[in-house]
Amino acid sequence: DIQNQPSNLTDGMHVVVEALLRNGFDTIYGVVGIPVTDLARHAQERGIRYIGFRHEQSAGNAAAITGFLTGKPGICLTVSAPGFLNGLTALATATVNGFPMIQISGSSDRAIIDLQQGDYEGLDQMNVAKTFAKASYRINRPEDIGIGLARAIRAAVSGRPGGVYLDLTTALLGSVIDQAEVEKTLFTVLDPAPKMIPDRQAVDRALDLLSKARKPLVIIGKGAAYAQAEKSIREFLEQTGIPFLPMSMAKGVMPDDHPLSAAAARGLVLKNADVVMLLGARLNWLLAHGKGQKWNPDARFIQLDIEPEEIDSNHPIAAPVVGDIASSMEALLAGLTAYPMTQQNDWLEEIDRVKQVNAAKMEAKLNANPSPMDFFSALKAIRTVLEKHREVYLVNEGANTLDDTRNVINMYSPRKRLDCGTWGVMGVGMGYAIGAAVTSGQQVVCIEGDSAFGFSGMEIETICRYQLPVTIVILNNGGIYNGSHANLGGGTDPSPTTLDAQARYDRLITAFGGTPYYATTPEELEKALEAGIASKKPTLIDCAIDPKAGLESGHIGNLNPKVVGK
Ligand SMILES: Cc1ncc(Cn2c(C)c(CCOP(=O)(O)OP(=O)(O)O)sc2=O)c(N)n1
Ligand SMILES: Nc1ncnc2c1ncn2[C@@H]1O[C@H](COP(=O)(O)OP(=O)(O)O)[C@@H](O)[C@H]1O
Ligand SMILES: [Mg+2]
Repeated sequence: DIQNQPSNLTDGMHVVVEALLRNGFDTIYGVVGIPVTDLARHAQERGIRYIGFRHEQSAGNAAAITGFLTGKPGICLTVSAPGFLNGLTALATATVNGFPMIQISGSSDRAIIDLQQGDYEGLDQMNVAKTFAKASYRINRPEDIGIGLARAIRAAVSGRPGGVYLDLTTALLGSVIDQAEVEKTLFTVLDPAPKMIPDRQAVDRALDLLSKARKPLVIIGKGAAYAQAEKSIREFLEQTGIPFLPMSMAKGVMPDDHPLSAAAARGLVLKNADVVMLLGARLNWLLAHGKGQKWNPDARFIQLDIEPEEIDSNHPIAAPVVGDIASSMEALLAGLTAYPMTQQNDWLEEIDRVKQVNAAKMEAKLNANPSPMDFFSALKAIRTVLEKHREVYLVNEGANTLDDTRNVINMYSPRKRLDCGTWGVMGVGMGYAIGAAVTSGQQVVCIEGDSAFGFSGMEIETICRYQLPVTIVILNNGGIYNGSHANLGGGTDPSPTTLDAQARYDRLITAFGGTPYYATTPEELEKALEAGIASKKPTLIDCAIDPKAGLESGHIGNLNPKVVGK
């Protein structure tokens, strides 16, 4: 029960810590200050690990990725107004990605805020957060803390997971309450993410449609990765022999070298599949909304999703299966015998042929070995190392760095590839690396574009302060997309056009006691990456990439505005 109180009284801060402990929270990521510093101290006193960041956005990203990895919401703690706002980008990104997290921020005096009388760091945070979070609550009375946290936990993890904002006013944190009284209000939330069993008829309809397909395809999304349903997904695919396409953060739910992987024949399977089963994947921009020349216009869709409103969002769904992926996969497996598949073997042979051709093209790129290095010669060296360390977490962001790494580096187990997600957000890298390292204690390797790294780069001080097992590889081509703006037609931009004019990010980490490497050849890169992983210590490798390497916006330059009629 609540300790260290002189009398039978306690205060709001201690009650919040007790409520967190009752619900099994063992870590808080944050940046403290007025009015939450003592809240963090009390948490530490009671054995909760507090990880202090340099910017709230990275603390929020660490909380979000903790939610994705564990299924329990990560906790981010910030001060009011500016600290709250800095965390909001991570809260919004978590909500779009479907990662459960709770941002707890101190807030100012309601009386002054509501009359807009100008409080210290005054902002109506609960209402501001509503636009960006899955749910937003404020707790005003100490006796409501138990229920308030319960509501935040349930909102974060039930249904489609997301980011929740929990507003704790300064008055609440300083409020005094009788210990015995408040004990009665604290409890452990029961089954906050209950199974959502799909309707039997929906399952039969899906199996019937899939069994009649000549060229079926299963697309595995990060919702399936989050659901931790990899065992039943593998069983289903191997029993039916249906090819699959993993979305970026679902790589590893099935090993990328599995014979049923159609990733290297993505264009062929999207264009020709006649029945497509979406497993926790939205038909959003990442899949061209299920329309247009990328798709077979006659394709019919099966969709497994926990969010009923996702069905028909972009394309009519012929067989919706609303429920949690784990329960839905179990139901599909149980019903399979009644629906033998009629898929033709020539479909798999057709896919294999295209996979061979595309794999050969990729190997040619990887073996070109230009000097200075380009993305592919660097990624070949990285692949050589990571093939020997398949258990590491791989954090990845950038444009060319993101798109090329996704296609070159195979993943062999689920929830190990952590990247820019649905919004394509730059700046998630260091927060994700810290969240993954703190949550798992495992080695993390970050493959970062040099511009992407810059968004959260100051957190290498955090990584060094906590001596986390994180090795950062920066594919440094001297700027955004490709360093030399001469390629972009820019005349006067001072972007470096030669390697020795490029920034040397490796030198940054020496300021904080980390290990630096500068690699100008694949051999140097391979050795540095091996050493970084072996050290299990903070390491930063600046990998010098030709400033002329890369395409603007990587593989999605086509999303830029099209000027018509000019
Ligand atoms: C928060 C934020 N700001 C800006 C962008 C725009 N952007 C930016 C700024 C990128 C950086 C690309 O440069 P890089 O050095 O990280 O990668 P490559 O040079 O390897 O392409 S990728 C991209 O979409 C973004 N996606 N997210
Ligand atoms: N446990 C779960 N069971 C079923 N669906 C889930 C579960 N968790 C998340 N989802 C759904 O998974 C989908 C994930 O889609 P998305 O983030 O677009 O994945 P990707 O970008 O990998 O295609 C969301 O529509 C979400 O509602
Ligand atoms: Mg770059």
